[in-house]
Amino acid sequence: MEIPELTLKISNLKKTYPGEVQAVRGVSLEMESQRIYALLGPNGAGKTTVLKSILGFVDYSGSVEVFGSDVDLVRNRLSFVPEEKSFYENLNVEKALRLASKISGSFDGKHARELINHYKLPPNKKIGTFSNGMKTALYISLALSTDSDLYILDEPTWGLDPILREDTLEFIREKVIVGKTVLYTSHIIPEVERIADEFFIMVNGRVRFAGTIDGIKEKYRIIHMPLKKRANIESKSAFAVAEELNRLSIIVENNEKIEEFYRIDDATISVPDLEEFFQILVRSENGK
Ligand SMILES: Nc1ncnc2c1ncn2[C@@H]1O[C@H](COP(=O)(O)OP(=O)(O)OP(=O)(O)O)[C@@H](O)[C@H]1O
Repeated sequence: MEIPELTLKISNLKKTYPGEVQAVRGVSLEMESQRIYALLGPNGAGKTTVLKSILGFVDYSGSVEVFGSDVDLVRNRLSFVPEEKSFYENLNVEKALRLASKISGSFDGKHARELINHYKLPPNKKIGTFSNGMKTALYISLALSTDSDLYILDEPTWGLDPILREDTLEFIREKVIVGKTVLYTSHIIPEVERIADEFFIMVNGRVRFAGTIDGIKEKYRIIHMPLKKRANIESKSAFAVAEELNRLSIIVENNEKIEEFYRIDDATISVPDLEEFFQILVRSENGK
């Protein structure tokens, strides 16, 4: 079996936009080859800014190494789907295909046509008139038809219907089977849960969790209790605490300290799934 390569190493990445908007506040993460990584987070968490930093599209502080180098030296090993899918507005599919083959030597026009047919994109209609889902389909067709080692996909299923979304996940999966690495963002947790090997959950410009679903299930427990019991947890260590309607939801580490929570009346303890873990983590940060 091939030894995984370190695809990406980000250390203490920070990005402040004009107007003192601190979009990314010290992100460090690593990615190995042959895996799908999902970058999750609520709106405005800083996900797109991290992807743009990796691609060298914005300036930042901290360091980003792609395949051990500056991104400019390995750009031919990367493909991406941007968040803003409006680059080809004035072209039709035929012209976009011609442009893509001029931009990248590793672009496979035949494969792109197969994907475009699969998505049933009209060849001669102006791309500016496409629906959101059609634009996504075009971008994903172009990105996945370029032979790269790292695919950076910002919401690659945005606007797609459930059937095409499923097909797209399959196309992405195929990349990893042949040894590539994928970093992608999505707001659809069940989708992410099925396809991604590892997750980064970003909230307010920071990565609050990095790991696998099995890691979440092993390392954490979720405790629900009535709101009025809040005083019972003030002195106890919790990873995240969120008020949800009339109850308190808490994420705690699954270690000997959890016994303190067993002693609270009306508290229930369960193994988290990704959706619940994500919800509590994000609500907890929003409540700070
Ligand atoms: N060009 C810009 N100028 C100023 N602020 C910006 C710019 N781009 C992003 N921001 C701000 O930076 C923060 C992070 O934005 P970013 O787009 O990275 O978040 P995101 O997690 O991708 O959000 P979403 O899920 O909504 O796409 C937000 O507060 C956003 O308003």
